[in-house]
This record gives sequence, structure tokens and C-alpha cells, in this order.
Amino acid sequence: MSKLKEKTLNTKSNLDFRPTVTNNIEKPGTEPKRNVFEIDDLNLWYGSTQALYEVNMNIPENQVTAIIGPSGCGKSTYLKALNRMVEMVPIVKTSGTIKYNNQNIYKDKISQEYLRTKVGMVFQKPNPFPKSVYDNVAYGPRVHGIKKKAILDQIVEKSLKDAAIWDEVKDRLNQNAYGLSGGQQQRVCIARALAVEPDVILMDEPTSALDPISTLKVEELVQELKEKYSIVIVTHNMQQAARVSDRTAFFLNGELIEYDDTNKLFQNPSDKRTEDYITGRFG
Ligand SMILES: Nc1ncnc2c1ncn2[C@@H]1O[C@H](COP(=O)(O)OP(=O)(O)OP(=O)(O)O)[C@@H](O)[C@H]1O
Repeated sequence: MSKLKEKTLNTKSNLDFRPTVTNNIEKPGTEPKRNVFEIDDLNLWYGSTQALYEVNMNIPENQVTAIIGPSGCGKSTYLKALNRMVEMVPIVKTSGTIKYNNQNIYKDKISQEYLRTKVGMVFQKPNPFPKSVYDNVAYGPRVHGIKKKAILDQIVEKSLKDAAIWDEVKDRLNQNAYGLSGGQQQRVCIARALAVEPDVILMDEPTSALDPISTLKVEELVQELKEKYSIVIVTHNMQQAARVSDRTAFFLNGELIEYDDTNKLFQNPSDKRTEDYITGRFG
């Protein structure tokens, strides 16, 4: 056991210590990544119930950032705060700052529509529209005013290719997306998110409703997508976080307890509560 781990586990003062939150530790020799999101002192309330406490966390560009923690710790709330989707709940109040590409999403003149285009979201259960595969993917571009069939055709093909589903659906573009398997539907939903050219893709437990083979396909896809996009993924599955992410954040009771390089967090966590969670002592 390393000295740090031994100390963390055995020293009373360390057990009581405030969470250590470290951002963007880079491996020697790698270029530091730019932050696509910078979150400072984020608090969030549903009415009088506080769900997030003083969250400080930077999200690097072109990386996969995993959010883990027990049920009810605020993972989905945090994710939906990033594109202001959480405000669809009317009783939500926030304080603090969320900067997306250096712009304060609450103060600067960023419309919610623009933000949700650039910061796309994929949900736990595949939620295609009851339309053809083609119309699902073309939906966003059409809303943005693209009408020419040739351009829409290109966008649909590129998005489906980027979502690693083109070969499976290219001969059934006009069939209803409901006729696809759950795993295929989820990749069509990812293609639908990609079709409006986002920067960031937020994924809220995107594989929890999928079988192991479909899960593997989505995990491989996440690895490919980070070349072009920044990804934030909420997952209950710690093996999944360890497999797909570069950085991992552990939340507990609305607090960000620890945020670090994924290898570091799983192999040598700094906080006893992280250690307890990842070793299955609670949650
Ligand atoms: N619409 C809502 N109205 C009131 N409270 C809410 C609402 N949504 C979430 N909460 C509360 O906020 C806290 C955080 O919930 P959240 O869904 O973000 O947790 P989570 O970590 O994503 O949980 P899970 O892993 O079970 O999905 C919980 O106490 C929850 O009850």
C-alpha cells in the first residue's frame, strides 16, 4: 500500500479532512487540455431542499469525464445543470458560476436553445421520436432551418456513421426507429444529438437499459467520440467509469468529494469516503 493511501486510511485527522478536489492533473509530457466547462461554487436547490453544495470542477475538452456516486447524490442534477435543462423544474434555484467556453451560462447572452444545441444530451432510456430513423436524425437540423434534401442526406449519413450505427440502418432509414433494438435506438439518439454539431455530449446512464453487447458498442463509441467531442457521463457502474473515462468525479450527498485522473481515483483515492464507495462499503 502506498504511503498516501496508508495515511489516508489510518489517520484520524485524514478521515475528518475536507474533501480534496484536484483538477486537471496531466500526465508528464501531455499537453494540458483546455476546459470546456468551468464550474465555481455551484449550489442548487429544489425549493428549500439543497441538492448540490459548492461544486468546483473543470471539465476538460476532448476527454471523457465520469460522474459516479450513490443514488440521490446529485449526479443527474449536476449533469442537467450544465445545459440548464434542470431549470425545466420550476422550483430550481442556483447560485455560483458555470462557464461554457469562458461564457457564463447564466449571465452572458447565451440562449438556452444555443446552449442545448452545443451541449447535447443522451438519456438513460433510448428516447427516439416515433418517426423514421432518417427523420429522427434530421429533426434538429430541420428545426435549425436546413431544408435541402441533399444537405440533410449528408448530415444524416455523417451523424449515423459517427454514432457507429450507419451500417446497421442504412437500408432501413425510412423505417420507424421504434423497430430497432434498444442498443440501436440509443445509437440513433446519439446520432440525433450529433446532427446539430454539439461540442459536448452529456450522457445520463446511457447504457443502463442495454444488454452487455449493446453496452460494449456504446462504450466503444464513447471512446471514438472523444476525438471530436467532450463527454460527461453519469454512470452507476464503476467498471464502466474505469473503462471509458479519463477523469472521474465522485459525488456524495450533493458534494463533490473527489475529482481526479480516473486511474488515480480508483487506485489511490485521497478521501476515505471515495475509498469506501469504490470498494463497495456503501452505496
Ligand atoms: N424534480 C425534483 N424535485 C425535487 N427534488 C428533486 C428533483 N429531482 C431530484 N431531486 C432531488 O435531488 C437530489 C439529487 O437527485 P439526482 O436525481 O440528481 O440524484 P442522482 O445521483 O442522479 O440519483 P440516481 O443515481 O438515483 O439517478 C435527490 O435528493 C432528489 O430527491
